Amino acid sequence: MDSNTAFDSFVYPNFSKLDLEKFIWPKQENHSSNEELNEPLIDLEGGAAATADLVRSACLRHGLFQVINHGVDLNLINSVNDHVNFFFNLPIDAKMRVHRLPGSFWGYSFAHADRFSLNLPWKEIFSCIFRQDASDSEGGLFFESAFGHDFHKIRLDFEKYCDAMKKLSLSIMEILGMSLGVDKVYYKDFFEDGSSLLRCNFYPRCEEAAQTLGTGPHCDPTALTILYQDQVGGLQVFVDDRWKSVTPRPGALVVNLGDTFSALSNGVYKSCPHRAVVNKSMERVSMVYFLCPAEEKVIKPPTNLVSSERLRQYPDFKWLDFLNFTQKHYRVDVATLQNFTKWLISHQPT
Ligand SMILES: C=C1C[C@]23C[C@H]1CC[C@H]2[C@]1(C)CCC[C@@](C)(C(=O)O)[C@H]1[C@@H]3C(=O)O
Ligand SMILES: O=C(O)CCC(=O)C(=O)O
Ligand SMILES: [Fe+2]
Repeated sequence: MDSNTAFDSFVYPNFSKLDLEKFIWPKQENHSSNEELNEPLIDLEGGAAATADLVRSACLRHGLFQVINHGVDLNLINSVNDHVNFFFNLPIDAKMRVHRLPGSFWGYSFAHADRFSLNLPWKEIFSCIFRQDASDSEGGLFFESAFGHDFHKIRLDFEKYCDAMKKLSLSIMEILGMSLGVDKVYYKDFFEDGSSLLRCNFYPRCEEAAQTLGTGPHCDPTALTILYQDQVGGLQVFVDDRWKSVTPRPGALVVNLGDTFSALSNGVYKSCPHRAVVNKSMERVSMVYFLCPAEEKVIKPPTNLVSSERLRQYPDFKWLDFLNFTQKHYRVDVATLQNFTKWLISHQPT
């Protein structure tokens, strides 16, 4: 990768020419996939039975669908998107004031350079966690340092956005329950006391877009993801042995299942394998809401999804243990849950 051209719009502080090699990923097939995923666009006001059928077929195939009439105020989405653009366009030293500290889920980081050494993702990240038990001072200080005197209004918008996402994810949990023939409130109740993580990604344009990735291939370890993407496009799903693009649709939100929900369905539903490619001429923003269980919740499927024909696919585990695995022992990829299962079994007391 030629640093002069690749980095004309994106300069990481203290990155040497050698470091740039780390952005080159192993040769990826079909970076600029022109094949569309053709996932369902589900009208959430369209009636329970039709909605559940569409959700079921998408989740059996690849675990991703888009929703419209989702109840999240489009003005709120646009305001949060404006705040996110404002933040990413600040000078690097201003962003570094809220640099994410090791072990924390709050803050700004670029390329995960502090966590990974190889195959760095071509992105900047702004993470804000809104746990049920979040200490107010942590969030307040964070937003004050990031946004200065306007932080109250901005923080309020972020909180409203997360509340709206939580509400939407719980109603999707009802649909998922119905679609699996489980009691309508089973999963909704399970996640009522859950925690949430909001992560905003900024993908600068890249001269060498075909050699790098914005986000590498992975399944989200979390349960349910609701992603807002701007109109640039870049999200892709691996299905039928190839990468297919998720076309941005104005006003729609992208929903995908993660490993934790797949485990809760006893593997009936797919955790969605996806990645994000970057663009030679345009920068891109995505805002990603991850729904997670409460830390101590035990992940196990309801009894009616287990039978002699379909034995348990994964052992019981706690969300906190899975989360720690992804932060301390394993870089999230498409096989995180399988490798966590092996790790869990090998670390069980005999
Ligand atoms: C539990 C988590 C690990 C990641 C942050 C949360 C939710 C999703 C994960 C992640 C975003 C999936 C893509 C790869 C990753 C490394 C990233 O690009 O940030 C993942 C997060 C992480 O390990 O920090
Ligand atoms: O930005 C995107 O489209 C995908 C991001 C993603 O997959 C993630 O943050 O987990
Ligand atoms: Fe993801």
